[in-house]
Amino acid sequence: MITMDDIIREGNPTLREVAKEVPMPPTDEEKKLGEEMLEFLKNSQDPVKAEELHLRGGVGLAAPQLNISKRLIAVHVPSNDPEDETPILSTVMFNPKILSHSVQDACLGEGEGCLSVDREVPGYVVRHARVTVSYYDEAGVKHKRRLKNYEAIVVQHEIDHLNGVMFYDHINEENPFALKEGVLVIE
Ligand SMILES: O=CN(O)CCNC(=O)c1cccc(Cl)c1Cl
Ligand code: NI
Repeated sequence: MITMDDIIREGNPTLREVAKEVPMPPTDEEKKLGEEMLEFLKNSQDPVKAEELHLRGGVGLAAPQLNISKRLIAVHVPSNDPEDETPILSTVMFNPKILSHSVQDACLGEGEGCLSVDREVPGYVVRHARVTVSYYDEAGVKHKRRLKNYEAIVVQHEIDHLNGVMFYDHINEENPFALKEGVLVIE
């Protein structure tokens, strides 16, 4: 089972590498890794398990954060409605790729955090408001999906990890809360 001890932190060069494509279909080992990444996210969002396992909460995870430089991410974005058990997006993506994106940009009003970054980095992380992504599932089946709002932001954060990009690379150094005209702020 994945715990915080398995997650590498800033300074580890793997976080700045461009990860390698996963040949399709994924091997049993790669499929197991994807499942363990998704399980980690669910555990991290479960108050009892997170406490027990000392997990920081996460809605996404990328294989490079486990020092595995492969293009594999997991996302588990719960519904905004606490009554609704069905997550907005819960999946493992092999070789995810942004095929197209909106002209409009967006950012989370509360900024972003990262399990590989043991510090707060305040500021707006400006990303695409909407993206169309392709990816392969653990059976090697190709999917194409349009994403918007929070889930679009999370998937971009994860794909960034596959390209050696950290969320704070997007923050305006001069004025971390500067916003251009038309940028959607997601609360
Ligand atoms: O790469 C994944 N992590 O570092 C897991 C921890 N961060 C988050 O869950 C997180 C938090 C806020 C905004 C975004 Cl977009 C994300 Cl992704
Ligand atoms: Ni991260």
